[in-house]
Amino acid sequence: MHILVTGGAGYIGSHTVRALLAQGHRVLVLDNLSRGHRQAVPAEVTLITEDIHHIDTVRDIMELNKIEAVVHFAAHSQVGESMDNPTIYYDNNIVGSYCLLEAARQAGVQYFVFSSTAAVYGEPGKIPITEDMPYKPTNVYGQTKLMIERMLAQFSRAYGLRYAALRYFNAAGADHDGTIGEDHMPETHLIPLVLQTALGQRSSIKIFGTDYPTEDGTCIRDYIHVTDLANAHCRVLDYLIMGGISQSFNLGSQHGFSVRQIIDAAKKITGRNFTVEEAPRRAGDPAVLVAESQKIKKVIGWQPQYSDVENIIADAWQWHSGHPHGYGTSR
Ligand SMILES: NC(=O)c1ccc[n+]([C@@H]2O[C@H](COP(=O)([O-])OP(=O)(O)OC[C@H]3O[C@@H](n4cnc5c(N)ncnc54)[C@H](O)[C@@H]3O)[C@@H](O)[C@H]2O)c1
Ligand SMILES: O=c1ccn([C@@H]2O[C@H](COP(=O)(O)OP(=O)(O)O[C@H]3O[C@H](CO)[C@H](O)[C@H](O)[C@H]3O)[C@@H](O)[C@H]2O)c(=O)[nH]1
Repeated sequence: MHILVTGGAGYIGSHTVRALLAQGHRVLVLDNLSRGHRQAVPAEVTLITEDIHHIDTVRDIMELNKIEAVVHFAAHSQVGESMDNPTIYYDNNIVGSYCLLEAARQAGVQYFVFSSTAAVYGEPGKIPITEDMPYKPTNVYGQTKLMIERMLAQFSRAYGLRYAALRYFNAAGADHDGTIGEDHMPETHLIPLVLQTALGQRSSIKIFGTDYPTEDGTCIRDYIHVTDLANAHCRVLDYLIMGGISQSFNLGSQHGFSVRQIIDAAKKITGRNFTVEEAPRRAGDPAVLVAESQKIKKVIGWQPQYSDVENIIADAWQWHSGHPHGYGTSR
């Protein structure tokens, strides 16, 4: 298939581009490089430096390249930033996704896979989280992703678009070959921050909150290897092409790890000791987020293969220790 990957120069997008190529698809990346890296896109893939807001240009690109499916990663995705500056989230995520969908509609694209998030559930009433639980996002980022899921449902109903919205839990790790990985600026995610501390690039890692109602008092999350996420996109595309119905799926490992457990595992895998500080809670952090991922297993047959937490940290460590400055400063 001819597939357009928006945000393909970013963290999860660049891993998915590789997985799609390995499946034999023809892939085109569209990324404005606002937060991505040219070096993350394989040399054999054309990178179009363009913004998803430009409906006419994006439609022409889709038509010219006979695009049949869009895999849509392009977004802003920092919870804290979304609360401090909601306008850029409404614009980049909601308006941008609307423009992309409209371009896809005009170009007659049939299939659409969307990066949604566990943040659509907010503070869940029970664990593990199933797809039918209430949507109560507690931050602007989660609200924008929920709005896009609703837009997709309407485009599907009215225009026949076939879509899947994939609600990732905590994406982590890096390609096992060590050549691509996570490079966000600023970095806010726990595992890269812990590993940067192990590398001596940060003086300490702060634990945000030690008084949560969990066994060790720190937040519990469900970490999913980025390669498992990438493979899920390939499987979901196959499902849609085979006539699968449009719907949303959780993508998690179904196992929860506390912040302290992640730090301890990182010390073990890196063989390095580093300073850990206890700090106040970070606003808006739910105590526990763990996915129930049985739906995608039943419907599509996907289940994580690489998401053992030590394996995730080992692959991430290989990337961070081999690329202490990420992709460098150039975009
Ligand atoms: N990282 C996670 O743990 C996580 C969890 C849940 C959901 N997600 C979602 O997955 C997707 C990818 O996340 P990521 O961590 O790889 O993010 P990322 O920031 O590494 O990648 C996003 C890419 O989109 C590009 N982009 C942003 N706005 C654009 C625009 N208007 N036009 C064109 N390109 C644009 C950026 O340059 C970047 O390359 C996002 O939609 C995010 O919300 C991520
Ligand atoms: O320096 C840090 C950084 C994080 N944490 C803690 O580590 C856990 C994981 O935090 P991350 O920032 O790595 O991830 P989040 O769970 O906050 O966010 C993830 O899940 C969200 C859904 O809830 C969104 O999808 C978001 O994009 C995705 O990264 C949280 O309890 C956080 O408080 C620390 O203790 N110290």
